[in-house]
Amino acid sequence: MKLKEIAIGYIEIPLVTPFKTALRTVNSVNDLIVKVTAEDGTEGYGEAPPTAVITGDTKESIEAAIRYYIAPSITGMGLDDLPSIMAKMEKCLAKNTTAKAAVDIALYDLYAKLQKKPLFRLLGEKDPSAVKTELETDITISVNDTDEMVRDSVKAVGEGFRILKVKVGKGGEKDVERIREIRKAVGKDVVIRVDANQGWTREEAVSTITAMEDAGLGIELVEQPVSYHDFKGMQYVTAHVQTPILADESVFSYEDGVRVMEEHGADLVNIKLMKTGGIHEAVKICDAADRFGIKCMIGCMLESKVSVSAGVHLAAARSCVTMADLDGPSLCKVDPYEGGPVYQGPKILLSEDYGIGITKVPVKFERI
Ligand SMILES: C[C@H](N)C(=O)N[C@@H](CCC(=O)O)C(=O)O
Ligand SMILES: [Mg+2]
Repeated sequence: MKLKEIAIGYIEIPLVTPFKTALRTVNSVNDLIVKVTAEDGTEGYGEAPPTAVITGDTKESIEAAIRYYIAPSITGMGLDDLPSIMAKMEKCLAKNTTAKAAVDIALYDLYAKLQKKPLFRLLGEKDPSAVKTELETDITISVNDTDEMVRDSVKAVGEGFRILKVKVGKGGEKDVERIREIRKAVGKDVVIRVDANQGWTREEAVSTITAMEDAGLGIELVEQPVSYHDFKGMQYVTAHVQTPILADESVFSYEDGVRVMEEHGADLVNIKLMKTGGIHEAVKICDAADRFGIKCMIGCMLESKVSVSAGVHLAAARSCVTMADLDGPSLCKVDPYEGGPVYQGPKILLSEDYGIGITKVPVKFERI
């Protein structure tokens, strides 16, 4: 069965509240959607969020990468040999991981549908006993004034969330105050993970995290304390604090992941499909994590349910994945799609539907 055609379209979904990190503020999801179609008419879907401050990928660059490089390279290839398609896609242009991820996800969705299997069963075939059918996601608390963050945290806990991913990285001392007040308001049973999105220097990171430790704030982990290219800084922070450090922006590829694991650039790794260029590379990082005995998070950018569903399937399939930051759909005001994993507050339930499970995507597609 051959890949007959690739089509693209756009979706815009407003957010419940503005999403604010140390790197950016966004009010809506504005993503490109990819549809791939097999010769027999079976379709697969993928999604590309332009997260320029992290991946370097813009709406324009994603569309150009798919239209002028990826689609002409892989259309017409045999769908029974996914690794060959992925190798061709990898070779047709460097970087552009978001465009590659959207096409990779659509192809895995299509492939699993042709195999008549849910994607998580397919990805979990190496160790079916480790496969999960339910996950728990955290929810992001945007970085704002302390009072607003406390209100947002209390609201999230009231909605049933038990794990908060609190955005910081906007002034070390202020960050300690933010976490202190949130902890006071939500009590000791709520898990608090902190994401600095590269907002601290290495010295500031160590003093801020140490202050949180000394104050007994019970932080589960700190994500990406320093700049993505400051590998020595990541090693320094990891070695000088008790709290586990999670590498996010420092790990895009398999090679990045192995370097962090081998050279102790962090204790944990956040795998995101938009950084790896899709599932095929993410699986390799999971294999490395199994070898090194490192636990991973599957995270997402600010994305909606098409690509986040692919992250859900991967998280469910692999035992090294013990943390899910797959809250994109929870941050959106509406869910415009049909099908896919079911979100019930923090719970994500997988079904036996084929592929990633998304059945309806309300987008006007242009065949390219
Ligand atoms: C949405 C998710 N919880 C998240 O915080 N993801 C990123 C930031 C992504 C973005 O800016 O779109 C992260 O840093 O973990
Ligand atoms: Mg992060």
